[in-house]
Amino acid sequence: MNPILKIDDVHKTLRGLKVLRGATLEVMPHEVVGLIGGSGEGKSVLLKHAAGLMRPDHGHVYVDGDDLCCLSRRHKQSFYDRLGFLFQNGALFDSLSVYENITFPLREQGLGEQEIRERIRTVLGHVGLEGSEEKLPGQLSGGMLKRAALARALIKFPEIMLFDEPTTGLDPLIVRTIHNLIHSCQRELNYAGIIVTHEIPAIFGLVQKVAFLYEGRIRFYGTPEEVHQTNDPVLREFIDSATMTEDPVTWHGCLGTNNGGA
Ligand SMILES: Nc1ncnc2c1ncn2[C@@H]1O[C@H](COP(=O)(O)OP(=O)(O)OP(=O)(O)O)[C@@H](O)[C@H]1O
Repeated sequence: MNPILKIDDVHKTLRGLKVLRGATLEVMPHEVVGLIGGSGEGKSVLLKHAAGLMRPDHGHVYVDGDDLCCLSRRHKQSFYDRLGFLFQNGALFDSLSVYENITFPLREQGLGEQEIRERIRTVLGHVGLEGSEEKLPGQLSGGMLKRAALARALIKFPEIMLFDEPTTGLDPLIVRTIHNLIHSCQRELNYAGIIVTHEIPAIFGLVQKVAFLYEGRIRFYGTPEEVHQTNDPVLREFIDSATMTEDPVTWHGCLGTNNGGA
């Protein structure tokens, strides 16, 4: 099987800082990759390349084998129709209701009102926000805002989902709820994707693969089990410091919940 998304030897310098230095990562259809790494290592920058929001200085991003930077306008639009992006801050429009925010991407696609209504009912059901359609973002709690942003990212029934720290700033209970939602939506919609996160080890229960970004490259790529068993001292130290407060039961609980997701 060929990757749905391939980041190939991507280099990117921003304001003189070499952020990406040959990053390579493949995402297979229906597989979700957890992208981990230290703060400032370039995880969000890598995700923006995957979304076509940043162009590599060198290297390529391929979607179904097509180089993203060489797509015609029409093909780029059809790539965006297949893509859902959950931004770190949710990026909802303050003056638009939940309904208007979520349906925004569909209106750009020109779907009819009946289909829009059916889709919003499905997606609001997935994220548990039924009945909040008329509220403004300012009337929602942090967890509800994330759910609304997730609903907006899912409304096009994307084949590829990119999540940039979907649970940052939320309390542990809501983090678990959002993780469960991401997991159940993935099982339902079967998308492939990348989740940038600091939630270790919780992320290992959500993803099929883990990629560790270090010094501008993917230093490790493997299953959550392989992370657990790694002998790489740098990854080991990173994981150990991130899980210092977690007991081994939690670790094994996380590995146990990862059942393929696809
Ligand atoms: N648009 C930009 N212009 C200039 N520098 C940028 C830009 N975006 C990111 N950077 C820089 O690139 C580096 C990597 O940033 P990035 O946000 O990708 O890190 P990260 O791994 O996602 O970090 P964190 O986990 O803390 O969110 C940082 O030094 C950041 O300041």
